[in-house]
Amino acid sequence: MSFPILITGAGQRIGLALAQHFVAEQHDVIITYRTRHNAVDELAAQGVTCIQADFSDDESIVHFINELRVHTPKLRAIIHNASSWDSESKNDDYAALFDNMMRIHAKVPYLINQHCQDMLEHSDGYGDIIHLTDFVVETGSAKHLAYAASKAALDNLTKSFAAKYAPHIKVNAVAPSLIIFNEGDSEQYKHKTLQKSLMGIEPGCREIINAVELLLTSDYITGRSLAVDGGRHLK
Ligand SMILES: NC(=O)C1=CN([C@@H]2O[C@H](COP(=O)(O)OP(=O)(O)OC[C@H]3O[C@@H](n4cnc5c(N)ncnc54)[C@H](OP(=O)(O)O)[C@@H]3O)[C@@H](O)[C@H]2O)C=CC1
Ligand SMILES: Nc1nc2c(c(=O)[nH]1)N=C([C@H](O)[C@@H](O)CO)CN2
Repeated sequence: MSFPILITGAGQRIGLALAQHFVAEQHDVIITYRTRHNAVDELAAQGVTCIQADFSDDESIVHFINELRVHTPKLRAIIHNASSWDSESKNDDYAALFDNMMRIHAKVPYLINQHCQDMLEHSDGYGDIIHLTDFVVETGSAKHLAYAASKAALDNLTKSFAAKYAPHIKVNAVAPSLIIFNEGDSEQYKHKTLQKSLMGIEPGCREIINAVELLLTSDYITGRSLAVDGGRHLK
């Protein structure tokens, strides 16, 4: 018997692609979504358990954890994907920005991981926790300072939880650079961004799916971050 895979923030883009992949692989899937995009209705129609969760305060995180347990006693994996790519140029309430970045990227994974260890421990093989971080964990970001700091916190939690939860639960990170552009990105921005990596492409969600599958199928990788960044570190 295989237990469900939980993916946070899977109403769109990478999280949605991950959910669709595991559904296609005949896996049980539980997602959180904030906005009920049409894609969430489609996932629900395919049997995915879709839990609405806006992680905007501590209470909502605890409420989600309690609701999760109503749906399943055990989990195969937790993929912490939910994220807000906010920046100081878009939000000059720096205190709120910092708190929001730290909450969605570090506090939500921390609390869910802390409260769900027993769900990931079972006789059906390893449990896995996968954190979606970012290339900027290595470099910082002059344009997304609070975002980068919060992703660095998540990267550090990867190491801590790997040590705390071994050997029954593996904990790893996937650190992407450009995977998919956003609607509305200008041609100028796209050109500039594509120049930042050696490969110079917008690779698409399949790269993250492949990285996640590698980590799920490994019996040995833990406490590590898998860079999926087109060689950006060498530009
Ligand atoms: N796309 C890329 O090229 C890159 C992505 N990454 C990382 O990969 C992961 C997936 O990226 P991507 O698909 O672009 O992510 P998105 O920016 O599309 O965000 C994913 C989801 O997170 C949800 N979310 C945001 N804030 C909250 C909140 N407070 N509570 C609950 N849910 C929330 C959004 O909900 P809603 O639909 O309501 O907005 C959204 O559906 C992220 O962790 C991202 O940082 C890293 C580097 C590059
Ligand atoms: N939550 C999000 N995080 C990030 C996104 C995004 O769209 N949503 N996009 C990026 C960029 O692609 C960046 O890696 C390249 O400019 C980073 N994080």
